[in-house]
This record gives sequence, structure tokens and C-alpha cells, in this order.
Amino acid sequence: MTSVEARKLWKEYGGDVVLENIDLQVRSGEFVTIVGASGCGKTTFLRMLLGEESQTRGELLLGGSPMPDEPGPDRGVVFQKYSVFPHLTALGNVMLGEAFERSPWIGRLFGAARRRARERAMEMLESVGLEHAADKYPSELSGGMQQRLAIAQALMKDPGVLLLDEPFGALDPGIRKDMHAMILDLWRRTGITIFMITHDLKEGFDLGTRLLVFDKVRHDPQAPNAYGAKITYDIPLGRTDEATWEQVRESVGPGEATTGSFATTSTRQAQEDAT
Ligand SMILES: Nc1ncnc2c1ncn2[C@@H]1O[C@H](COP(=O)(O)OP(=O)(O)OP(=O)(O)O)[C@@H](O)[C@H]1O
Repeated sequence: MTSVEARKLWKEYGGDVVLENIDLQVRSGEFVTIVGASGCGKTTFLRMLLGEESQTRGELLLGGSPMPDEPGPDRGVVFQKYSVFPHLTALGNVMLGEAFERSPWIGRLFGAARRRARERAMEMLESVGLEHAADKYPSELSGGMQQRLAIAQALMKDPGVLLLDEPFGALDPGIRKDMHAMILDLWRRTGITIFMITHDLKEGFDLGTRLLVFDKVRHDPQAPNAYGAKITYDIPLGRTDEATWEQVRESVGPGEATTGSFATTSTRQAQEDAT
């Protein structure tokens, strides 16, 4: 599996500093949740992990080597907005990446290669609880099912790192609970390293093994973009006291999604304790 390390990492767009001096070491198999005020650079950081953006200064390492400067099969990604193809079935969507990799011109597989891809895609659909919906089109799937499908797609290439940008942000609370159980189960079974951005602080505390807070600590009213965000809290999760939760809530700012009762024992821990 895959570790990630940032060393004195900066990201600027023109003269605008988005991230400054990020130092971070994430071991293989950690589940890192990321929170922070809107616009502070969380997605930018995720896109750097994906290889869609490169740093202005510093180093970013994936498994000890410099981060490739483009997305690759070692990193899967899921965004908040459903990113599935409407004209393909669930199975077709999951197989598509494999088809284009092996047959870039026509995007189709034949014979044994097709059989293997189909089997693997069915395994992936099963791992997200969608095996019964393999032949359905995205328009026939609920929002939660579409996100499950996007996760199955992201896992098809057996990536070491899964990048999730508010994957459950558009879903109803009841559905989100099911999605939480699904992603925790998947994480436990695969040992994959996960980075997940969320606006729901409770979700961040409940799911992660570690919670990062991105925040701008320096402000110049004359030059609002002169300083970028840093990691202001890096909290190992499992058991976190109420005072820490309150401090983090204050730094992230008010928002409907950041409310919720504090769990002294995370959902994950509680589930582990129960078994
Ligand atoms: N390609 C780009 N060119 C210039 N500026 C950009 C680019 N991408 C992002 N930014 C700027 O970087 C800053 C951080 O954006 P980013 O989307 O990473 O924030 P965020 O924390 O994910 O926000 P939100 O929580 O609202 O999704 C913003 O000011 C944004 O305008």
C-alpha cells in the first residue's frame, strides 16, 4: 500500500498563495479526513495528490518517490458530483477504464481480456454493494448508488490511495450513514490509504484515523491572497476530548454541516469495540 509525504509544500497561483509550508507524513493505510473553511485549499491539495496540479515549491512524495505529474492507476478519485457515464450500465462504467487502457482507440475489450475485466468489475460492484445493479443505467440509480458506482470505478485499478472530495456531501443523512459503513468496511478490507475532504466535521471525526484542519493563520487585509493555508490541527482519532472538538469547530467556522453531537468514541472505534 502507499504512504504520502509533503515536505515544505507550497502552492501558488500567480501571486496568490493557496497553501504554505505544508509538512505531512501519512503512513500507508491511514484514513485521513480533511476539514477547513471554504476556499482554503483543500481541493487544491487533493488535486496535487491526484497529480492534476503540481507544487510551486517543496516536495510531494508517493510511496517515497516524487508524485507523478499526472493522474495514474495508483490513485483513485471520487468527487461530490457524480462522475459516471450516463450511456453505460453500471458494469460498463466500471469496466471502461480497463477498456481504454488496453484498447485506447476503440475502448473495447474482447475475449479473455474482456472476461477478466468483467469479473474484476463485478467484484468491485460487489465490494460497494451494487452487484444487483450491474445492468442498470446511472439514471436508474439513486444518488447514493451512483456514488457507490463512482467508488467502484475508482477502485478498479487497485489503487494504493483513494482520494475523496466530499463524496457524500450531496446525499441525505440516512444514505450517508450507509455510505459511511460501506467506506469503512472497504477501507478495513483493502488497507487502502484514504484522504477524504468533508464539510461535515462529525463525519471527519467519525470516519478518520486522523483529522487534518486546513486554515489560514496569517491575514493581510491589504493583500488577502498573500498568505496561504497551513495544517493547523493534525489530530489522531479514536478518542478525542470535547475541548479539542470545540477548538476545531471554531477554526472551521459555522455551517449547518459542522453541527452534531460529539462522539468521544468514534463510530469506527465503537464498531471495533462491539466486535
Ligand atoms: N486553477 C486555479 N487557478 C487559480 N486559482 C485557483 C485554481 N484552483 C483553485 N484556485 C484558488 O485556490 C483557492 C483554494 O481553492 P480550493 O478549491 O482548493 O478550496 P477548498 O478549500 O477546496 O474550497 P471549498 O471547501 O469551497 O471546496 C481558491 O481561492 C481558488 O479560487
